[in-house]
Amino acid sequence: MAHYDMLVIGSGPAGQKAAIQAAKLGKKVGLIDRREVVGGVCLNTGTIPSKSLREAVLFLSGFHQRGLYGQSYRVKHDITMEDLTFRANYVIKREVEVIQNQMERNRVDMIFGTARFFDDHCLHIHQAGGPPGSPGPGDPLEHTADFIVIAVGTKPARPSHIPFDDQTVIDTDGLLTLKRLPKSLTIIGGGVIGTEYASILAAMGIHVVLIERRPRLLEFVDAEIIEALQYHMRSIGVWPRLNEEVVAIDKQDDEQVIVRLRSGKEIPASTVIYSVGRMGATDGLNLQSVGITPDDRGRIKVNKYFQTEVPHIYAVGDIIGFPALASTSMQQGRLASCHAFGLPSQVETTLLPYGIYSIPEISMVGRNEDELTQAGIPYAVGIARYREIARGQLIGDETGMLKLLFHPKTRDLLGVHAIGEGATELIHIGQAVMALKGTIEYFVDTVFNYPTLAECYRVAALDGMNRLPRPWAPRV
Ligand SMILES: Cc1cc2nc3c(=O)[nH]c(=O)nc-3n(C[C@H](O)[C@H](O)[C@H](O)COP(=O)(O)OP(=O)(O)OC[C@H]3O[C@@H](n4cnc5c(N)ncnc54)[C@H](O)[C@@H]3O)c2cc1C
Ligand SMILES: NC(=O)c1ccc[n+]([C@@H]2O[C@H](COP(=O)([O-])OP(=O)(O)OC[C@H]3O[C@@H](n4cnc5c(N)ncnc54)[C@H](O)[C@@H]3O)[C@@H](O)[C@H]2O)c1
Repeated sequence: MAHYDMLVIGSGPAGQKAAIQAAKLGKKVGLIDRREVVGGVCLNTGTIPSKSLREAVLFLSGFHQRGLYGQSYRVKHDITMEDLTFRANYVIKREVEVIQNQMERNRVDMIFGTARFFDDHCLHIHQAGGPPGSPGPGDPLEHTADFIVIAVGTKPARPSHIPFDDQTVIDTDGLLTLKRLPKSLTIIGGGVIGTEYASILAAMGIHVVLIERRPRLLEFVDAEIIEALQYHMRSIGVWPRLNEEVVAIDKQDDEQVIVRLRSGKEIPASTVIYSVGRMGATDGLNLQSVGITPDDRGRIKVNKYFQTEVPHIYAVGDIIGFPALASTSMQQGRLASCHAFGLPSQVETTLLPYGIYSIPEISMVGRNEDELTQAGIPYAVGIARYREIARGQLIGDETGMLKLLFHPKTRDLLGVHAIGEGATELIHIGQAVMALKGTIEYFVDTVFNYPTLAECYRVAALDGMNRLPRPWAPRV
């Protein structure tokens, strides 16, 4: 048994950053994870594997070069699952080394096992299957701490009426463990994960049907960007089925599953991915013993300092719900530790960038047209298309677009929305200008490297200014 200043449950992005921040303040920290490898969903089954898969598909399928060299251009024909997972495994291995090294350097104790509250300062850690020499089941480690951080993340929702068999009907974690690539695919749930995987697999030439019960994909994204995304996804072989409700999933044999929709459609595929959201991994934590009650999706409520109902117990990352991103989880972990140990800190929460790694990728910061209209804020629009930018031609992306929304009178930048290669990087320029309360005149007056995609900002700002109606048009 040991006593710590802080014990952190979960070594995903939220837990890692909470642990490191506390250690940097000279505190004794233990970081617990039930997997025998650090990194959480982010590194092992979610962000990094899905983004590695995307990079592998784009490279091996020669996707971005097809505009120049013809639609049949491929770097490799007959791409296999091993080709795709090779890259993911390589990146994961390197990232695990980086994280483990960071923990060692900062003297964070890594403790492998499943944590469970004994009381509000004490955790039992069950190490069944843990490292050699560890106690067996029923013989847990017992550690205490002044502060405890819950960063246990989420797992895919697996309702009992869905006939999962981890071969033909799988959840989103199951994709990377498939032995063979699906011949055809039905994805149920057009959220972020469903949309990303649909476009990535279609870019490989797999026929994909994407079923979403809402009238459009990703309702929080700017309508014009989503229209463009849906158009491009269709063109690479994704068939969106929107406004549809699944009534049954019938396994025919090991080769075919039929998804039946309320509208009468019957959709056959070799594989079905069920992708309708995630549940907080709070079961088994014995939270009721300390007076914390998760909601019906297993999520924990916190205040603005990430404190739960028990002030010395914090919760961070996906377990507290929206926005449930690796990027925001890291910040929350760091901020929780700062608060616990009295280090002043603050974060700009209204300007979160969002990056969705569909093909093409999309990204945004600030408000979209619908939100500005609902808020009664007047706005003007400026657009730059990649095909008018030399860098767009060089990289063979003629469909990309950057859209600026700005106040016609003050010229304040209100939102940036992008679709196309590099969109998730490009967005940070707009984010910085917004955070520093800049106007779009900054883009007009600034020299950008040539040829770069950043030039889109200048072109879009000029486009917006030129189209301003009087009395807002620039004076000559
Ligand atoms: C397919 C997919 C793609 C994604 N892509 C992106 C993206 O591109 N960009 C982005 O920003 N975000 C992305 N996300 C979201 C991102 O992965 C999560 O926001 C992030 O992983 C959350 O971090 P976390 O630290 O809260 O939890 P997690 O990463 O979920 O880690 C939680 C850890 O807690 C451990 N744990 C759970 N219970 C216990 C217990 N009782 N005892 C001990 N350990 C426990 C688990 O083993 C796990 O290691 C993606 C998610 C998925 C699923
Ligand atoms: N690039 C990124 O930042 C990224 C990538 C992947 C995942 N994530 C994170 O992971 C989280 C989980 O993503 P997700 O896609 O699993 O969940 P989600 O909640 O974003 O999407 C679920 C989707 O399924 C739909 N749906 C629900 N029930 C349905 C049904 N019966 N039939 C058809 N459609 C149905 C919903 O309308 C919704 O659009 C997200 O909140 C996101 O923050 C982020």
